[in-house]
Amino acid sequence: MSLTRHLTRGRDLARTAGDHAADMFAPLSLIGRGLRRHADWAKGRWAATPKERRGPTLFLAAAAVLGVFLLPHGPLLAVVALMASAAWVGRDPKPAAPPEPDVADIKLTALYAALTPYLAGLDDPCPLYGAEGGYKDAFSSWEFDDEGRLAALELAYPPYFTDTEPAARARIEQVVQGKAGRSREYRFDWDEESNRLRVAALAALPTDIAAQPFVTAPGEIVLGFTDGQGSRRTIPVTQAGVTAQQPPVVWRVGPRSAEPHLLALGAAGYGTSTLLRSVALQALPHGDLVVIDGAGTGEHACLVNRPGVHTVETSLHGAVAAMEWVAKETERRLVALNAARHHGMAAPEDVTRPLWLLLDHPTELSELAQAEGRPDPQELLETPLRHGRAARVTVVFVDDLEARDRISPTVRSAARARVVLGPVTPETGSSALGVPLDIVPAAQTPAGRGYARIGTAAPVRLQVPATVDPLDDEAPAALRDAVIALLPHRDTRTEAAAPQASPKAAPQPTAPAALQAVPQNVEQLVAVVPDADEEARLTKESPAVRPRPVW
Ligand SMILES: Nc1ncnc2c1ncn2[C@@H]1O[C@H](COP(=O)(O)OP(=O)(O)OP(=O)(O)O)[C@@H](O)[C@H]1O
Repeated sequence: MSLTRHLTRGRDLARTAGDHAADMFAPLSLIGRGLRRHADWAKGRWAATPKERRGPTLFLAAAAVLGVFLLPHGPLLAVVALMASAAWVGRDPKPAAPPEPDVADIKLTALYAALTPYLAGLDDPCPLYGAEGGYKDAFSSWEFDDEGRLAALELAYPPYFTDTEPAARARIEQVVQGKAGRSREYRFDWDEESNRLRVAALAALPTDIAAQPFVTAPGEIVLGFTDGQGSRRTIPVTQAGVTAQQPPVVWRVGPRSAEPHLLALGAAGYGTSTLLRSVALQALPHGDLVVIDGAGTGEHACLVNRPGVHTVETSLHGAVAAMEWVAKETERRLVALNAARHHGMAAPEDVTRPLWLLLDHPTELSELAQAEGRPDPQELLETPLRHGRAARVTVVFVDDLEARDRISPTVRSAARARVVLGPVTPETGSSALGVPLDIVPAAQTPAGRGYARIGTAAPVRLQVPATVDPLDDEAPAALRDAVIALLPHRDTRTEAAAPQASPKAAPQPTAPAALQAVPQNVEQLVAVVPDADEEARLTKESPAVRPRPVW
């Protein structure tokens, strides 16, 4: 007999013996399983019985056992009954618990199903997306965060999908955001060459950075803060009482800047005036301001009579006069600069000192002018916008998103630093920034949240520092005090405004004695200013910010 046959026979014998043993011990294992289930049941009942009822229950059980013991043949009958019941209960092996559903599996399947109507091809013989397919056919990688939310996804789409059309892209982005959660922002990176889409959920930007002196070089304005991807540097900021490093969105102004003017649009109430105030506070230590408050809400009243602030205008008449002056001042500076260059001399200080024209909701003045049959004040911006870079004149134009069609083409073409605040749609985002936005905003947008695009760079996320109106009673006192601490005062000013640069008769604001002391908080601010100039009373109740008669 060969070795193989011996082995085969041995295996058959072992199998037969195993089968016999299983048959023999089957009743025992059946009863054992039943007894185990009885024990589990008893344990469960005991655990579920309230503590105060456990004593009586134990007593009753002991009495029953004693009763059975005392019965004739009682113990035998009890054992037989227990075995029979155990055999009955243990007759079926315990059904295996259904496996826990995989959350990732469910979510990705749902997303795949939702994308299928948009990405399936009817005539495609082997479609990436189809009723028969699964998400693993199209999704190459995915990541979920600790809370089980989709954090990153890479998917392939068919070559016939019109990925160059913004509307087609927007549909896909909407579906992905809908399935992955609308409470977060998502970046969509369309790789048109390889028909792949990478989706990344973006962490929320901090909203607790208040106005404060930022560590920047002269000529740099911090528009706000972004994420690590949006900025190549970080600056120290005080945030919630501690110093943290945050990546800023920096806008460089001045003669070497390729983006010398800013156009910021925003949904109503989302912080365009706040952004303007933040820019003003950063510009004031190094330059002079002319502020036009087109909406006339008095939101920039805190700047009235500050050193370096030529005027804060709220009326059409005053605004036109101020803008005319800025246009003439730009021309004067250009002539002086040319003369200095011609003679090989350094330019005088009064033509190199930065001058800022800050316009808040100027399209409202345009409408007013149109109603009165007067020329659009925006026409007066032509010279500062076209020649401002050389003349160190910077224009900041902030307005409502709804008013974007009333903004003149000159402003649109010259203001190459762009900001959009508030909830944006693909259409409004692209119209405000000049390029389609590859980020889909979250459903809820806090005030001051938006996107910035400096020149031809890609748009970045932006959170404007909380720079509240110090005269807004509803704003938190700490935020108002932070703004007051940044407002300049005559005694803290290091550089005096150049007398030649001031408009007609150079009427510098005459600060009252009360203003010589630096107000430390809101109460002091409100208390000191009205005495100085009854017309420029800084309260919300009488918001008319009367300009000083400088023209
Ligand atoms: N970055 C921010 N952080 C915190 N709060 C902000 C921020 N920006 C704006 N706010 C708050 O939102 C409200 C509206 O701000 P703001 O007046 O600047 O908006 P707006 O766009 O100019 O509004 P409107 O178009 O109505 O004039 C204010 O109460 C302001 O304090």
